[in-house]
Amino acid sequence: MTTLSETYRNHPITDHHIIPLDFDSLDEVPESHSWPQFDEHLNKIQTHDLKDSLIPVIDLASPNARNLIGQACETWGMFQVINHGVPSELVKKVEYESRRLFALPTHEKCKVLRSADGATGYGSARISPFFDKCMWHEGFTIMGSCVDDAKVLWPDDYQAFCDTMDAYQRHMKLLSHSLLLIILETLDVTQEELNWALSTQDSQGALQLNSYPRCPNPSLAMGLAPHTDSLLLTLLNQSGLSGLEIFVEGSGWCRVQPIEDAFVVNVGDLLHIFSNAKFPVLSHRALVNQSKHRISVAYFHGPPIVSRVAPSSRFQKPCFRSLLVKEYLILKAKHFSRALSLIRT
Ligand SMILES: O=C(O)CCC(=O)C(=O)O
Ligand SMILES: [Fe+2]
Repeated sequence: MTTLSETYRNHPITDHHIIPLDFDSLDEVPESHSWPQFDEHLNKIQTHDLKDSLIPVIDLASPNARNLIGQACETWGMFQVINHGVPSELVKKVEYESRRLFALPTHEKCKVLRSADGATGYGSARISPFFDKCMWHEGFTIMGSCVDDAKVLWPDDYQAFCDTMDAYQRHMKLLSHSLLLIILETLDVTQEELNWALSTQDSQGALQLNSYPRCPNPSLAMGLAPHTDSLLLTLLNQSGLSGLEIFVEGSGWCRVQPIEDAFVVNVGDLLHIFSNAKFPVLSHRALVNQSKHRISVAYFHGPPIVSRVAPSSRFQKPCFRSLLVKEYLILKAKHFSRALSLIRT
């Protein structure tokens, strides 16, 4: 087992958790997608006096970027980055191609349905089995080449989709590397540890296209339920429409407003472990919209799956035990939000 796909292959989820609804055909939110309004726990939808979050916006070209990134990781585990060098035409093309995919009729999209033990293709969120209610969401996951699926969807017109997604993954990988390097330098880690986190060979990346169709009653629906991302770092493009919210202790759910040409960068579980919890990992969710179909594009970046993850050796009192990256992903696939507490020392 050496890849993310293989890890998921060994942890199948049931078929009924994979097939999204034909959302456009609905004029009300069905019971299956109607979330409790006053749940005591994190799943509550109602956001009275929703605040905008104060997570910092960092200009990567500014001389102070490094300090600001280090501070943002410690304070929030999240920041937005501008002037990152990814061409905005490419980002727009990714949104255009994603919309082209999700606009296909359901029976077409289901031709590339992710299998129960698969990692890539069309389907509901992987976290679906952990919730009683279904999400107002459909997704498409890409790891490397997406040519097989794209040929099924558009036998005579798949090239633009593939070229766009390939180019975007290359840019995301480079940007993730530069950001990780900056972040790890602020932690003062050893060269060996830097090599681990930055190894381009066998590093894992996954591109997740998220679609949140228009919803007749957004106050009942959940786009993507609260979760933390599992790998080291996530780079998210909100395509200009708000929906992303973070859970801030003492404040509750706060919206992360989209900023033109910015990526939201957040610490994932593996970086939280490596930083010995110095960098928090934020629970986040996505809500939906009554009049607009929202697209978001997440790139998840991780180290080689067969490598070990543990708190950096610079921490004298590690608060997590060491384990293989793939072992952690298996724990997460089985226990979801309890995975981190299961490896606490
Ligand atoms: O759509 C969003 O804003 C959030 C997406 C997300 O959290 C994810 O794909 O892991
Ligand atoms: Fe996420």
